[in-house]
Amino acid sequence: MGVAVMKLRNPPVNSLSLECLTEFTISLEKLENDKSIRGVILTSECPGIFSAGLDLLEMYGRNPAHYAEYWKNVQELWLRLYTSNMILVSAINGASPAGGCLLALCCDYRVMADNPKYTIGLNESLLGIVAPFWFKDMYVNTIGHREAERALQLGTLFSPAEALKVGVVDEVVPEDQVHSKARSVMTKWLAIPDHSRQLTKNMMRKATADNLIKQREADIQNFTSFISKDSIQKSLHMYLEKLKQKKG
Ligand SMILES: CCCCC/C=C\C/C=C\CCC/C=C/C(=O)SCCNC(=O)CCNC(=O)[C@H](O)C(C)(C)COP(=O)(O)OP(=O)(O)OC[C@H]1O[C@@H](n2cnc3c(N)ncnc32)[C@H](O)[C@@H]1OP(=O)(O)O
Repeated sequence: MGVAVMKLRNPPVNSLSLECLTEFTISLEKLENDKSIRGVILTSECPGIFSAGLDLLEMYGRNPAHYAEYWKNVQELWLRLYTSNMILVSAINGASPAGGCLLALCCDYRVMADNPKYTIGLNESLLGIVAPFWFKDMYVNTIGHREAERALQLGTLFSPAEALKVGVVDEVVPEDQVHSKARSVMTKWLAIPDHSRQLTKNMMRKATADNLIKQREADIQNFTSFISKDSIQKSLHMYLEKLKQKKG
C-alpha cells in the first residue's frame, strides 16, 4: 500500500548521534523521492525506548565546529520530517524524551504504547539546557501555549495517559497493538487524496518551518555559543553522571 516502516536502531538507547541523524535524513530523502511511497510509520527496534533524543555526547566536551556541524544536521532532519509530503505516523513503543519527542511531534499522528514506564516530553530544562524556539513552536502547535509553557519550564515527562490528556499523543493503546493501530491509522489517512492533504499540511506547517529556515545560520551560532558555555557544559556533565549513577 506504499507504506514504509522506519525502525530506529542505534543501541542502547537510540540516541541521535551525528551518524544516526545523517542516516535518518538520507533514508527519509530516499523515501520522499520514491513515488510509490505515500506514508511512513516511524518506530523503534530498541526494546522499551523510542529514542533517548539528541546524543548528549555530541553536545558535551567537543569543539565549536563540531557543535555547529551537529546542530546543522539536527535542523536538517527536523525540516525534512516536519515538512515531509508523506503521511508520517509514529508508533511510540518506548521512552521518548526531548529529541525523541521531537521526532514524534513531527508526525501527523502519534500512537503510544500504554506502559507507564514510558514517558514523553520536552525535558530539556531538567538537563539545564533550553529547548530551541522551533522545538517550542512545534510544542505550542501541538498542545497549545499554556500547556507548552508549563511543560517546557518544568521539563515534564508525561506518562502515556497524561500525554493523551494534554494532546502530546493522539492515541494510547495496549503495547502489543501499537503497530497494528499505527497501520490502521495509516489506512485511514491514505484514503485522503494526496494533493489536498499535502497542500493542507503545508498550509498548517509552513510558517513554523519558515521561521527556522530564515534564521538557520543564526540558530546554529546561538546553539554553538550556548552549548559551549562552561556553565552549560557543567550541567550536561552532572546530568550524564546522574544517568551513570542510576545504574548503581
Ligand atoms: C535564550 C537562549 C537560548 C539559546 C538556546 C539555543 C539553543 C538550544 C540549546 C540546546 C538545545 C539542546 C536540545 C536537546 C535535546 C535533547 O534531546 S537532549 C537529550 C535528552 N535526553 C534525555 O534526557 C534522556 C536521557 N536518558 C534517559 O533518561 C535514559 O537513558 C532512558 C532513555 C530512559 C533509557 O534508560 P535505560 O534503559 O535505563 O538506559 P540507561 O539510562 O542506563 O542508558 C544507557 C546508556 O545510554 C546513555 N544515554 C542515555 N541517553 C543518552 C543520550 N540522550 N545521549 C547519549 N547517551 C545517552 C547512558 O548514559 C548510558 O550510557 P553508559 O552505558 O552508562 O555509558
